[in-house]
Amino acid sequence: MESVMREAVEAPSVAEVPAGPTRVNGSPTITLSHLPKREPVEVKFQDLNYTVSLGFRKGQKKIIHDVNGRFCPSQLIAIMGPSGAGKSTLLDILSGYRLTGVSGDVMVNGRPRNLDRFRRMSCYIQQDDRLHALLTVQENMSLAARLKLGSIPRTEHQPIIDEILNTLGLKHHSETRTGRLSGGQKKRLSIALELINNPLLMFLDEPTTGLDSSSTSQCVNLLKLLAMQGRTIVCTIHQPSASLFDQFDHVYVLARGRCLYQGATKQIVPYLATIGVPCPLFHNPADFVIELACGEHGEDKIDMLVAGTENGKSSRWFENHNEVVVERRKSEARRLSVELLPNMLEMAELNTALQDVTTMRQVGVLLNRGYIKIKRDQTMTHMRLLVNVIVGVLLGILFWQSGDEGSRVLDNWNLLFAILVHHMMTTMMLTVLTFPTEMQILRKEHFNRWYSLKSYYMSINILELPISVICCTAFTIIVYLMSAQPLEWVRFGVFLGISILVVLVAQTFGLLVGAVFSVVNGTFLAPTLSVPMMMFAGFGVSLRDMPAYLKWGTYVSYLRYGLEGYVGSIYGRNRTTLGCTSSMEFHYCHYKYPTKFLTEIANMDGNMYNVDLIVLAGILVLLRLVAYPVLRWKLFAMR
Ligand SMILES: Nc1ncnc2c1ncn2[C@@H]1O[C@H](COP(=O)(O)OP(=O)(O)OP(=O)(O)O)[C@@H](O)[C@H]1O
Repeated sequence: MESVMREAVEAPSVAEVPAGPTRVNGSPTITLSHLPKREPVEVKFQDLNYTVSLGFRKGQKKIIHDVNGRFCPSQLIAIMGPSGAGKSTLLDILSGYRLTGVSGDVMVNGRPRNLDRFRRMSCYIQQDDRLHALLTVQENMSLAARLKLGSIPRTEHQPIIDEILNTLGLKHHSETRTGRLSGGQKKRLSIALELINNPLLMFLDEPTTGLDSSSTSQCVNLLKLLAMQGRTIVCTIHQPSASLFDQFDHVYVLARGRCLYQGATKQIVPYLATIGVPCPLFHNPADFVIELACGEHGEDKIDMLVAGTENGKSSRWFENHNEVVVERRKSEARRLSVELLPNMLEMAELNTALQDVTTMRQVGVLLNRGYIKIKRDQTMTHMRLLVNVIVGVLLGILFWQSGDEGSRVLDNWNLLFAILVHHMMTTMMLTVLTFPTEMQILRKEHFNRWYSLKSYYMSINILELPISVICCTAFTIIVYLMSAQPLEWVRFGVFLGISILVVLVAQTFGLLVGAVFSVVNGTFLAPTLSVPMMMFAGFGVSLRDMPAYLKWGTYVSYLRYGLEGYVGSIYGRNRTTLGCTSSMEFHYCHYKYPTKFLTEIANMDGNMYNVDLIVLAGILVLLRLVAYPVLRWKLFAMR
């Protein structure tokens, strides 16, 4: 193992990697020879602070306290510390994911970090695997390649994908759906997806959490291999075993937002001895340093360690040998990258776009991906269609032939409201429940520059349309025919148009709620906010009887326009007298004249449906325009 590790330390950089196979700790791997060659990156940070606001008049809390550090290329770096020490926060700050409340300097290859350029050369893999469960590994990879490898023809993507999948041991699972992969395989797929555009710098938040010891060691071996190829790999890790700890080149130990140690893994034991807290014989140094960081050996020890490493400023415990090797690799890589390809850092400066492909291509790929998902999605597609058909049939049976019956006008009025509520609730709730999950994936992919928000937003707007229209049309045809509404194309067209617009407005409303709130809050808020909308629709309390000070509500509620449009399409357009066949012989059939119903019950003008269509379309456009900045704000608010 020693010899393998030495090989690892002296492995060639990204620019030098030969195309032949390499072995790391016995696991057969191949180098990622197809990937573009890039210059290694060193990250240095000075006096880094992070403060959060605890809320109105509750003051602030400092989480990261003036820490310093340096992460060199070709190294696998572990950020360690007890729970709550600030590991994930530090990773968020260094990766550029967290910006608000941060002060201090982050330098990249000796220059102040330019966030856009930095994002072009790095990636951040968060703890939870945010993957598209319905796509296979191969589909995930090829769609990611189409988004990320703008300069490489599509025909050349497969060798790159194969190479990465082979390296990560996922080739045999390429046809498996991501949702069915094991935890370790999902983690490796997350890494594989980001490797497609060969990031120079990889940040991983707890890549081994939830994995068994064998998967953990596979995962760390893989990261080691990627580091050997010249990348800078920084990951947080809880409490590694002694053998796993040895795999890391460099360790950064945090306790309560301060640095207790930073330097070579092998130097931690001598360091602890120098400070006066020697690691007991046969004790795992990783365990011991965590015990110290937790304060188990006394609070004073934490201060001693922070002072010993000058809160991360001291580079005394860096491995000199490593630095020589790294420097040699860096200069060699620089020389090769200038010869073979334009220097990636210079390219990053020239290229101002964050994404690698054009907006149109991004939209195309996202539509392709969305189409596959829609085809396979049991809830969003199959169940939705089924629910529409079943509810349509149920309502049809319940309100059988009520549409052309003068004695059942009030029943039909109830039916129109029931249809409206059905359209609103099914689409809105589905979006409220599913969009927060989608939002997690969006956040990851958008941060890692797969596509712009504009492309994403355009694609979801297009994708949602056919399925909404199909479900809505199926439902409308069933209910319309079973309840015997007037068989006139214009009336049916208006009825369907109103239904589709209500569905799309409700879906956009759900999108807004789903983007801003969690599933729990959204599930509570969306129906609760819909109640006033229903109140103001003019059902139950007629528009005429609405108090003057609440009249405004009737103009805001999209359901009012929906209901008015329905009533207009069914009873407006000078509809002739309705039949009263089922009323008993001597009963007076009051509402056989549609105008009576329009004036007495609905209090609506039966010829307003054109205005209703226009207003609903206007509300839809307005909400869609509002949803984009809201989504954008939400995407950046966390940072
Ligand atoms: N917005 C916030 N408001 C208040 N405290 C916060 C906020 N964000 C983070 N913290 C606190 O900052 C500290 C560091 O959190 P962080 O998630 O970075 O810890 P960690 O070392 O990654 O822990 P773990 O290993 O358990 O994931 C914690 O005590 C956490 O409660």
